[in-house]
Amino acid sequence: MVVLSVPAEVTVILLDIEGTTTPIAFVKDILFPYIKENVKEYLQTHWEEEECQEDVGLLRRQAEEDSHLEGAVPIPAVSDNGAADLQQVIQAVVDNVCWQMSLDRKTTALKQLQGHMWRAAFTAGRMKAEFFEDVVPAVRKWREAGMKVYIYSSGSVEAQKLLFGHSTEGDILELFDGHFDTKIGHKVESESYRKIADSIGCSTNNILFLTDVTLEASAAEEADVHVAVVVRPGNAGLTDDEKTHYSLITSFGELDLPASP
Ligand SMILES: CSCCC(=O)C(=O)COP(=O)(O)O
Ligand SMILES: [Mg+2]
Repeated sequence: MVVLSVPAEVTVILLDIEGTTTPIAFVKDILFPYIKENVKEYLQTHWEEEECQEDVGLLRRQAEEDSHLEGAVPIPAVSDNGAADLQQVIQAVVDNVCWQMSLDRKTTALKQLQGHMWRAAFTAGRMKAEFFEDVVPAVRKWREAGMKVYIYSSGSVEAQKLLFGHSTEGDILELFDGHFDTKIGHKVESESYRKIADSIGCSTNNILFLTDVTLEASAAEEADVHVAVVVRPGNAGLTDDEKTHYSLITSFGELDLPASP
């Protein structure tokens, strides 16, 4: 087995979800289709609720920001015209969500609505999150060795908690010291990693970030975070340059932690 020695200064392991702890197939074949199949009914059922109106408000503001993009779908406000008009607005929200998802956009607005929609499926036990088999044993081992373990995903913190709270391995939320999402910044921006370090109360070089996406790895590296790129079945391929530049692991079990002082 190839082993990657974790630098002695690392005290925090920061984990991506999709393609790192969890197969991309689970996200693309289970989580995302659930949204596409249920978004219209969800909006019709929950429209009057404050949470739903907040989600639609965020999506509408995002749609305004996106108006210059090809294929962008605007979301009009509901006028006084009554039910027919409401159905048109709901359809616009559905089309906007489907358009964003067709581009796999990671906007906070989309991710917030998705998290709220998954709540019913996870809490009713209709959906259980999947992790690669090395994930849970490795995280337990890291914690026993004194590491702090955090999650940083584009999925909303609420969605992350649903995922780790309702998995094929049971409720494993207690294994994590905290969660970050795009509210702290996007994963391809270095500033996000500086803010995460500030929020944890450590230096960026105390963090080791594990991700499948080299744009994220590059942003973290620019902020002086240690990174390893996780190669999992179903992940996007890497170029030869990326394979040379980054430390690669295929299992969390390949990380060799520094001996405790
Ligand atoms: C609870 S995470 C759901 C997956 C998701 O929506 C997503 O965008 C995953 O992005 P990641 O940053 O974890 O690769
Ligand atoms: Mg990922």
